[in-house]
Amino acid sequence: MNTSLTPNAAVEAAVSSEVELDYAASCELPTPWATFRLHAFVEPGTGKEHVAITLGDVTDGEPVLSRIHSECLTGDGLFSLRCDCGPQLEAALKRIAEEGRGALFYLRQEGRGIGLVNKIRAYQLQDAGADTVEANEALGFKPDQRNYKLCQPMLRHLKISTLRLMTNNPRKIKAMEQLGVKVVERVPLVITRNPFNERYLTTKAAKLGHLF
Ligand SMILES: Nc1nc2c(ncn2[C@@H]2O[C@H](COP(=O)(O)OP(=O)(O)OP(=O)(O)O)[C@@H](O)[C@H]2O)c(=O)[nH]1
Ligand SMILES: [Zn+2]
Repeated sequence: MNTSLTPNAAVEAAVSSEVELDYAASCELPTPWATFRLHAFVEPGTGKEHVAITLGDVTDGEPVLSRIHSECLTGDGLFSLRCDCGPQLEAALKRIAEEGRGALFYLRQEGRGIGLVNKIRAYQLQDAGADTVEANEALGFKPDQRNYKLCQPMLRHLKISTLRLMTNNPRKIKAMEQLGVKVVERVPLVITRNPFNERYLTTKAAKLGHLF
């Protein structure tokens, strides 16, 4: 996690053209729903670590039920109700387990690419009235700084070329298509609203184009 990320450095990271990732190791990942396979990758330049989680044979050329998930420590690990990340992560893994086959890419792009500390700064601004987009912009960041090119070396390593993608974000589908990865189906991943995520979800639909 890069806590010293400055706005300019983050913009440069987001537009960099080639992303290199070295495959490091794989192991079993037992969960309440299935025993998955966990694959570790490292960005050689920065040492940043990313993982993919697979189940079943994903190398047979058939479309793979997939989730491209962006790191959210608060939602994925700390039970935050401010966003839909934790329930989406769980729902995606459960769905892959039900089908017996699929892949989840867990990208370490915390806070839509601005890092954990900056996301907490953005939340502080949101506590004072800003929405999720306004808060990023007030800190000098774009509303979304993620770079999905990270998926390319992972997909190549896992021999996956066609996806059924679990997402509400049409920009993820576009990004995959730009990488030459076919998305044959969008599988919605809609999570229950609560008083804490209501405004967040509404802003995502209005300003970031998410489909709910
Ligand atoms: N900067 C910032 N990042 C946030 C905020 N809330 C959640 N995130 C991050 O947003 C990322 C998840 O993105 P979302 O916009 O919720 O969803 P998505 O990945 O675009 O779309 P889906 O595939 O439908 O989940 C994670 O990296 C979270 O840490 C926020 O208010 N500000
Ligand atoms: Zn989240």
